[in-house]
Amino acid sequence: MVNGYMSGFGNSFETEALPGALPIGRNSPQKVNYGLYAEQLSGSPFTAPQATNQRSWLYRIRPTVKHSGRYTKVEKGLLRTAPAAREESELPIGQLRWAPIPIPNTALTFVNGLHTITTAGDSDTQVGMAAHLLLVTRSMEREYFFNADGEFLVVAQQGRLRFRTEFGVIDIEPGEICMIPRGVIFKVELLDGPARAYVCENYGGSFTLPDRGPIGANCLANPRDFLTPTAAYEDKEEPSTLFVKWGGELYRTDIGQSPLDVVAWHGNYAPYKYDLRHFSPVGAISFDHPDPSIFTVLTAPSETPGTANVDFVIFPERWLVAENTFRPPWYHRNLMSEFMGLIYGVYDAKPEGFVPGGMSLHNQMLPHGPDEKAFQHASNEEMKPVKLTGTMAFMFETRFPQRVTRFAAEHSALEHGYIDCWKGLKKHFDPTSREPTW
Ligand SMILES: O=C(O)Cc1cc(O)ccc1O
Ligand SMILES: [Fe+2]
Repeated sequence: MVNGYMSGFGNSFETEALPGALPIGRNSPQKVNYGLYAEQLSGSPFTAPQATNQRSWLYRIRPTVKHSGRYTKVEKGLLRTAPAAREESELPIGQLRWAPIPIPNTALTFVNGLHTITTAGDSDTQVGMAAHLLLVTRSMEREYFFNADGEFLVVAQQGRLRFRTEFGVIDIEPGEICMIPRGVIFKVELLDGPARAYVCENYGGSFTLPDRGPIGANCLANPRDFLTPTAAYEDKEEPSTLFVKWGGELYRTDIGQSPLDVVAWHGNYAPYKYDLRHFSPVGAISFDHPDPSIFTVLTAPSETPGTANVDFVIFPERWLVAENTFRPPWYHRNLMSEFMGLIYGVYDAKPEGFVPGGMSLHNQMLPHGPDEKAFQHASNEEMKPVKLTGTMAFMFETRFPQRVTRFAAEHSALEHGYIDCWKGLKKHFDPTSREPTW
């Protein structure tokens, strides 16, 4: 246990905030200690195979049915759910990039601060994802939220966030991520001023660790570095609001107390955090640039082996040592669609223009690669070891095309000149000279 967290990925955990609150050897005794209610939260079908079966038992002050009255539909603001964005904008296809969207002065919580940039697939059929930009200027007070449409992978970019959840408390800072499973009730508080984060909403099966194959039992994201909170509960009787994202709509229900009233829990369906700086990258130590899948932190598989519903991939600090190699990403076209963000530092394929807090979208089969400056540099640099320091970029990569919302398509941060970053790439072909002379 580390400061209120338990270490391990996908473990069966158990934790209690009061001694003896957890029933021993059974889930549902006739009466639970301390007068608690027993409740199961299922993140997979009851009948899912053992390896993907996810559920937890929660011992709480009230059953969740008491944290719910009648639901009223409310304005969903800029929140969109697949396939909704499909019809939303007339933006032609193209390689897209957005400058960092400034955090406004208006009151934005985790709920109305979700600005959907892309949606992919169809949430009703539990396939695909959405990429949201989260801008937060206000802590949630007597406000709670859960999402029935998918899990939230939150990638902090600016400012620290505190997630108070049914399962306990998670704090993250830029460089860290937090995963809130589908259905888990939580609220988000600011720890030091306004915050910006990228959010992947995964409509499919839960994110899990990728198989390492021949890499073996270690490196990449190691299971012990994932942290799940220990039980912490609120016993607060005060008028409160619970927001629910369900079927692409937003609802509210008024309740008379905090729903974060879980005194003890056990199981393998729970939120977690992970520090991306603990990722141990494996890469080329001789020549050639490997596929970015070697940097997969988490993958949400689909029914087709190797074809992820969504992969979460990072580009962390690392040494580049490959000999006689064009070291940045190669020029490429991809079946999968690539949404990227920069948490901090410089991304080697786009030394200028792609800045922390910005976003880019290289959709299904649309060509992309290093900009002209990066190409020039990488084609002529001395092949000595170079360390990429102080950098952390990431990619949400999905098998589905990503549809751009009207908000993102019409925002002034969209860089209409983005494709000019490849304008200066010259023709070097010379059939009479085998050795490049440029
Ligand atoms: O397009 C990108 O910048 C992301 C990316 C990085 C890389 O090293 C290889 C392929 C790829 O799509
Ligand atoms: Fe790419």
